Amino acid sequence: MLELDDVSAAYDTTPILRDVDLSVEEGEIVGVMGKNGVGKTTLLKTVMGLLESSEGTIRYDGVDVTHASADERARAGIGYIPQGRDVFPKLTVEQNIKMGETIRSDSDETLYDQIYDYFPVLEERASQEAGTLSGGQQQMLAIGRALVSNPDLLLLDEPSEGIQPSIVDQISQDMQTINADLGTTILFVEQNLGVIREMADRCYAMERGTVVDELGPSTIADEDAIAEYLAV
Ligand SMILES: Nc1ncnc2c1ncn2[C@@H]1O[C@H](COP(=O)(O)OP(=O)(O)OP(=O)(O)O)[C@@H](O)[C@H]1O
Repeated sequence: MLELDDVSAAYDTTPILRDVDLSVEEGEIVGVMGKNGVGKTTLLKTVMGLLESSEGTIRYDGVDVTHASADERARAGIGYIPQGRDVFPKLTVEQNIKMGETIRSDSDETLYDQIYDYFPVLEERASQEAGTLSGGQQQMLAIGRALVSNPDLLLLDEPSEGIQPSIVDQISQDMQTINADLGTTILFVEQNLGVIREMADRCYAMERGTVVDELGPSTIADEDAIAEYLAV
């Protein structure tokens, strides 16, 4: 479904990603782990088209999207949940979700029911300003806003950041349920060992802007093996 072949990217003249090779099959939940500053967010921005790659090829659903805009990628079915959630604090919960609706024409009202089934707190607080929600609730809102555009591939940037552990567990389980129910493929980046072990079918490790290892289910289960890529 998604294939990166030798992808590099830079902020102005500062190279960040170097020769990244990575693939995600339809229906998978794939994690990318790595310490602070290795380039995880930059990777997701490059897949989303918010940062143009300087070299390499990005294919989505068999189509070369390397030079497609972020809008085009969103309309093709890629959803993005940025680090820090980026909800609109002065808009209500419902208005925030509606913002996601405009992206794709096959978004429909039944998706609201599904989102409210997954995250009942969003229905309870539908008319409340998003800025008044807790961090965990804002993360749920950001997920809901992305889901309402009916994405086929969801890019999720550090869902656990700044959220209390019990809610982190719940969100990890919710993402697995969404993956199973809706068939949404998920590529997420994380530093939280527990989230990686809970959510990922398979995982890539990044160091200094590039992918250095790929870990299957048995290695993900080995805490020491993945801690190596996360220890500060
Ligand atoms: N807009 C920017 N302009 C210039 N450099 C940037 C910009 N954003 C990030 N960087 C740099 O790019 C490198 C990779 O940052 P990135 O945010 O992708 O890492 P990360 O692995 O997601 O880290 P974190 O876990 O802290 O979010 C860092 O050295 C960072 O300082």
